[in-house]
Amino acid sequence: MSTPTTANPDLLKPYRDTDASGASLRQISADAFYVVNEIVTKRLGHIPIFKGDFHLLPYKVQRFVAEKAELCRPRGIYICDGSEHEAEEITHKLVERGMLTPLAAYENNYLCRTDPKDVARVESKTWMVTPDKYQTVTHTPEGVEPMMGHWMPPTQFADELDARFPGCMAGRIMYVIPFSMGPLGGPISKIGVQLTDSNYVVLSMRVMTRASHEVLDALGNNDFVRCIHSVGLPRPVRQKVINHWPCNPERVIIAHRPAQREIWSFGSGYGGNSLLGKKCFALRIASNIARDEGWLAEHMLIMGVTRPNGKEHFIAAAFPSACGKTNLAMLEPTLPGWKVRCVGDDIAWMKFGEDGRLYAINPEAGFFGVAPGTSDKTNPMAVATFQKNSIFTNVAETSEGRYYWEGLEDEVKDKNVEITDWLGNPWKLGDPTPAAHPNSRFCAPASQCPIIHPDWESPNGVPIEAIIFGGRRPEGVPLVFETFSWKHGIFTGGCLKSETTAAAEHKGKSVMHDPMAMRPFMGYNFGKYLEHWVHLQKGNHQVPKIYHVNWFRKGQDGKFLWPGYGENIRVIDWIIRRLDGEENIGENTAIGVVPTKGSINLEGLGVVNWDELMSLPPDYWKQDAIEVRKFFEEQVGPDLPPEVRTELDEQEKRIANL
Ligand SMILES: Nc1nc2c(ncn2[C@@H]2O[C@H](COP(=O)(O)OP(=O)(O)OP(=O)(O)O)[C@@H](O)[C@H]2O)c(=O)[nH]1
Ligand SMILES: O=C([O-])CC(=O)C(=O)O
Ligand SMILES: [Mn+2]
Repeated sequence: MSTPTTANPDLLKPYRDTDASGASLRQISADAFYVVNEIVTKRLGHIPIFKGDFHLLPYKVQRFVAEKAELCRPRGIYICDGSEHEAEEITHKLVERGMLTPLAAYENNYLCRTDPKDVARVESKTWMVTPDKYQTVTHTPEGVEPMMGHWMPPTQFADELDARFPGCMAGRIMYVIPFSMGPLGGPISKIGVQLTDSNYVVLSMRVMTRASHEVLDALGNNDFVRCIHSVGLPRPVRQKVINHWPCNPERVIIAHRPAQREIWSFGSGYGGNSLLGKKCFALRIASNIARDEGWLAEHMLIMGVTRPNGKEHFIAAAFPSACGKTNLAMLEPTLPGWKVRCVGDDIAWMKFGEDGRLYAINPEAGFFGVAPGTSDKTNPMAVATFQKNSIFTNVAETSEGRYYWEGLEDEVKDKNVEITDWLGNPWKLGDPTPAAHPNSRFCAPASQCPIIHPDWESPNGVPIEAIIFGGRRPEGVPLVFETFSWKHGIFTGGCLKSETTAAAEHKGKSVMHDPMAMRPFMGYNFGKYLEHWVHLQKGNHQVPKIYHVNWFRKGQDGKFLWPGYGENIRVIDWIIRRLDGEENIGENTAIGVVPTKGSINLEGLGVVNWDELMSLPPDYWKQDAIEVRKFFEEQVGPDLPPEVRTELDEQEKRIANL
């Protein structure tokens, strides 16, 4: 693709923080309004405003929009107000064009098929841009690629943007989406403005964030996180657009400038790449803010669990992508008398309160969940949530206007129903290819979840008593264990590994390190990140207890040893009894406190092979210890905080004695 030329060469520097005169583009005082007005008018030139009153935007937003419009050259600007009417208008247009298909069996549900080349996050093209490399990555030995964080120098970043953004919205509309992550005005909440030329993104951001006009009133003249997104296919389009889904897979770049609180995303319309409030802002940028301000931005669900005695406990849990967060967050307990309520299913922002407890908010307003495997049997609460006002991406569709994906086989009443797969081809039950893409997703408003917690929008959050780490570990790792201390818990989170899934572009199934379930979302040097966690244990802080779970251990027959889903309440029960100080239900092992035989309630479960599920095979763990040592030495090296190194040394000694 050639770079479109514009009259003013100064504009080919989209990343700059000062204008040609050297004046800062970020600091605008109210009395400088007339300057802004002049700049803005000049910059916008003849680009019309299709919707909204540009001059009612806060000055900094005006300047941001005008700047980026001048750079991207859209055919018009559309300022979103978040209203129902607006959503209807956009939806209607997309249905007319064929980009969205109404799923007639439900109320206001739509199917969207992407270009099959744009179906997941692209980790290899996601970057952090910092002046110093080691702000982003750890010091690894010569020849060892850092695994956490992906660094791009500012000079290269400038060239990459120059080669993509000028004129990239030609012939398209630039939507301006003001949004709040977290309840608007809340003490931990943060505001962003996303510019995008994708209307799918507009509709999805409405669901996933609090996108409304009030955000701008709350923002005033304060700073905000700047999000710039383009599908990267200016008109006229020279290549074929597949499924009405413009994208530019060869040229994808998702780049973050943490110091400037800025995100640039080009070439992909897919969830984690394009809904910039989610992974880019709420994890990569927010973890930087959190570090500066002394809190945590983590890839965690938040759940409230009420025991039969009426007492409620809040738990946060970090599992890598497609490893069970949404399912655990909405768990339907199989044990009588238990109640689970969902606060969040993917991201937690957590801050210690004055009372010393760790309070968590869910910065999002919707669920962007994995569709395959979601059914009335596995996750009835998610199913109830997406019966209306939801967008389904890359799922299959029945001739009755219903969604379909792997895992719904038993719920299809008419076995001869006609199905169209995610690629748009006819498909029959029993066909060898998957009907839905393995990373197909539902996007649904959290407020529709029947078990959404009444405090899910509490601006101050809910107090967390336990943090759980987990991943897909087919071998060796017991169903659950408790770590010995905050520091041992951090070390255990740092050792997290999981089998790769379809949530990103990795091919095949290999067990990869995914420390704290944050490998793809790490916003700064992983050693410093661990240090930040370690240092949170201070003063009156009541640090949560830390656990590790594994729903995915397999037996010799290759089948899961644990039934999972609603039965996971049995593990939560054990965890909560431990929180309550029950000692005789746990026994110390090399890696932590494992349930004593029979201490997990298995009543009514049928056959469960306890020994196979809970054992610590010495050979496995000795091998693992060597591998973990290598990981910390190579991947964290001199950045490893001494406290975590001590845990590594001690665990290694314990394992040697197995
Ligand atoms: N065997 C088994 N599978 C599970 C369990 N919980 C979830 N899964 C499956 O794992 C896949 C992903 O589950 P999710 O709950 O959507 O995972 P997630 O961590 O929220 O994923 P992201 O949205 O990518 O962050 C789905 O296909 C689920 O059916 C469980 O307890 N046991
Ligand atoms: O970011 C996405 O595309 C979806 C998601 O939640 C994840 O992968 O963890
Ligand atoms: Mn996720």
